[in-house]
Amino acid sequence: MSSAKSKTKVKVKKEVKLEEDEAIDWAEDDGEAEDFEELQRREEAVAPHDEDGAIDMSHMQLKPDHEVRPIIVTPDKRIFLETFSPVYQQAVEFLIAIAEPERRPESIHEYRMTRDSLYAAASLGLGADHIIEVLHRLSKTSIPAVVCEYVRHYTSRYGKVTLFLEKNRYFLESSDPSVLQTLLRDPEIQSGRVMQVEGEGADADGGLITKQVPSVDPTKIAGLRPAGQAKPSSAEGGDEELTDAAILAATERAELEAALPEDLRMLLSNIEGDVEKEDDVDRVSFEIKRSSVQTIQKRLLKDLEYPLLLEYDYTHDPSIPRLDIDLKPTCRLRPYQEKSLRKMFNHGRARSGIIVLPCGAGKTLTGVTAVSTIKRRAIVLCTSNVAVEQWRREFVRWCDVDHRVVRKFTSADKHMPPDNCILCATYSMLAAKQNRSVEAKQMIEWITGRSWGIMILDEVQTVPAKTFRELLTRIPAHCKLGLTATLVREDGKINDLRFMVGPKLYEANWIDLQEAGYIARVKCFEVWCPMVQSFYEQYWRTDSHAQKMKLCVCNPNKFSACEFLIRKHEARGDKIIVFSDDIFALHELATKLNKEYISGDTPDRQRHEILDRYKKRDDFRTIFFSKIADNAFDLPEANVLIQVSSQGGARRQEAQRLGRILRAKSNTKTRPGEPNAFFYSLVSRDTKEMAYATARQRFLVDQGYAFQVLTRLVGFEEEAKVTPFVFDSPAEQKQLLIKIAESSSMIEEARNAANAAKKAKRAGKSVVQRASMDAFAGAGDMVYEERRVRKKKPLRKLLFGRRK
Ligand SMILES: Nc1ncnc2c1ncn2[C@@H]1O[C@H](COP(=O)(O)OP(=O)(O)OP(=O)(O)O)[C@@H](O)[C@H]1O
Repeated sequence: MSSAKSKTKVKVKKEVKLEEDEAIDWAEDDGEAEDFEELQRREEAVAPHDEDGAIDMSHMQLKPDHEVRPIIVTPDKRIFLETFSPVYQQAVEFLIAIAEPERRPESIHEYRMTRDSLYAAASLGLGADHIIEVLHRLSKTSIPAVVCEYVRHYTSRYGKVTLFLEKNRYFLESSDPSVLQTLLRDPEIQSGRVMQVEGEGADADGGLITKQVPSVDPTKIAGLRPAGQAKPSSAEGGDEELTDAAILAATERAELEAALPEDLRMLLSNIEGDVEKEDDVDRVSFEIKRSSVQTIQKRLLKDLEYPLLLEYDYTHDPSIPRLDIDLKPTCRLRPYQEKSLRKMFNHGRARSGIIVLPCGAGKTLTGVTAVSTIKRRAIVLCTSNVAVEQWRREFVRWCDVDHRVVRKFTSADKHMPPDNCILCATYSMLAAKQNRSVEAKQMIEWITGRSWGIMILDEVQTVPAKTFRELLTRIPAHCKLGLTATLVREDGKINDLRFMVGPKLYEANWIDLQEAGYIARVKCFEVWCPMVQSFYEQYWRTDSHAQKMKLCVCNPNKFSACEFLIRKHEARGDKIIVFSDDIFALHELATKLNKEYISGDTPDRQRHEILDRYKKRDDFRTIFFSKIADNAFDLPEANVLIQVSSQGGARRQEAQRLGRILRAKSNTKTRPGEPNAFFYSLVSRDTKEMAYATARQRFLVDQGYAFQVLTRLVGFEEEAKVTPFVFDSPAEQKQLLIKIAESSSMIEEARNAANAAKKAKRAGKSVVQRASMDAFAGAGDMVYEERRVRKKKPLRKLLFGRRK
């Protein structure tokens, strides 16, 4: 990127080419609004430049001082950022506000501006002029006109109209009266409007209500310090001390920054420019009927291209009593937690939207702070009972709040909470419709019958699921905050969250937090384990996908690699987690290695007791988990993760598992810059697992993690000679193969039984069937139990049922 003429060739999936003689203006945008439709059309019409579908940008002129400017903006709205630039930090803050991060490898990050990302930017108060100006200053070249027009087009739409609840009445509001007048010309919106009676603030012209929105000191957000104020020193619970490496990097950056051109330095001190500029403006509004809210929201988003911003005027809401809750004075938010909350709170109002923080970065405290800022009745929805308990604990840990107010709604705790409360529950506890107890029904009626100040949606990527999505309308909440580390779904429904919850308000960068010491520095390995011959023969013989996968998972060479890694890391004094989705493999391996394991069937008390010992005792170094611990398990001590089996190519699972060892490591003896946590994914070589592993790693690779492939483990053979590994023994291997074959026939049996049960159910009969599993995998304590099998019940449950 440093030659006089840029030779950058950028691959694009969508084939786009810009001819030199195209009318698209490579010169600076002059602010004149060109016909956007025309630009779009021209852009779509252009052909690919070469057979690889790359855009030739060699005709783009570099600015003379391009070396100090960190980005390049391409005509297909992608932005490439140099991570080694002295202004990287400021640039990245700006780019995540206007574009979607796509790939973040070590040296160059790639972002893409989309309609949604620009809607989100505008919702944060970033105007087109400001965005174009900052892009221009940061860019090594001029900004393509098509990009400028794209920015103008979409930012002009979002944030113009706000939907807010005041005294439990819904209003559409704008600072621009002409926008509301335009909307009122639409018959659907007109019919959803509530006409004002005289004396309610309606002005003579058009019946719009005018009021001045007072500016609010943003530092009034609980726990937030005024921007620029020095960080407080470490206190109980706070952990603001940066690592030596981070301090060094910051010093180097400061020196480099001093050498920047004046315009860039001035701009960077105010990169979020007009975020707060809308203070003290007159706003006009009109009321809409509660029954029309959803229709209007949809109409505005899909047809009129005015997506609504949902805001909650929590400071002036007399409809919900104030909750007595404050962050403890000892609680210190981390900078990225503060930043994300600053995007959420503005002018004394709370915006609905999504905050994306890496696993282990402290989403819970971010949500807790949001609740303690709004100080109104709050509901937290999580994916598991473990998470429910964690949220309750964290509220009590970080806040001065009456403990009796923080309540759970779980199958074991259905006690009616006080009217003004913080309630933590699982999505499924609220969504399930069938076979509900009387108490559960009463509780759900109670929940849906009142307004909630804020609804926290933990692991928000689960919300678009068919069974959960209606919860968002059934539970009336003024403000919705979605939290996640992995804003991805394999079914493509992730975009539904934009209108179901709101725009993405903030997304932190995994590697940046790692560099600053807020999350662990993880080294990732993919260990290739050759298949044992007898297993490989069976692998090719069978047609059953399930059996093939079981053979890969239980490959004795993989089990031996796992045993070797456990030995090696236990000797180093590490704390190890082994994950296996396959319960059979989990049980087999843990039992043979004499280790404890926790799966979905481990009773709560036993689970807590095992976890407690693992956390506290030095001689308890390795624990095995099924997928139950994929998320929400807070195991700060764990620093090694070995993955034996996983769920196909699921990107999210891989990231969430990595999250188990991402908790910042306080007591490691490693030097700055060295890894202090290790992630091993064991893969059976030349099997389907290899493709799955690559697919699984995509999300983490896009976040900047690199997986090093290990085809052999150093010291493995020597170690085997001294103390042979359990599954190296041919007798053990044979035994294992027999068990797998038996388990496959059990799967067939279970499938047949499930089909029989389905038929019986259709015929209106109830089926109860039990089959002993003693013969299977030595699991004498497990039973195969099946009652009125439902359509998609996983085979794992069919096979193993509950422990007695
Ligand atoms: N500002 C802070 N100061 C001190 N500790 C913090 C802070 N924020 C978070 N933590 C701690 O970091 C750990 C991880 O936090 P948390 O469990 O909320 O992460 P998470 O983002 O929800 O992770 P996951 O997605 O993996 O569940 C917890 O032990 C939490 O108490």
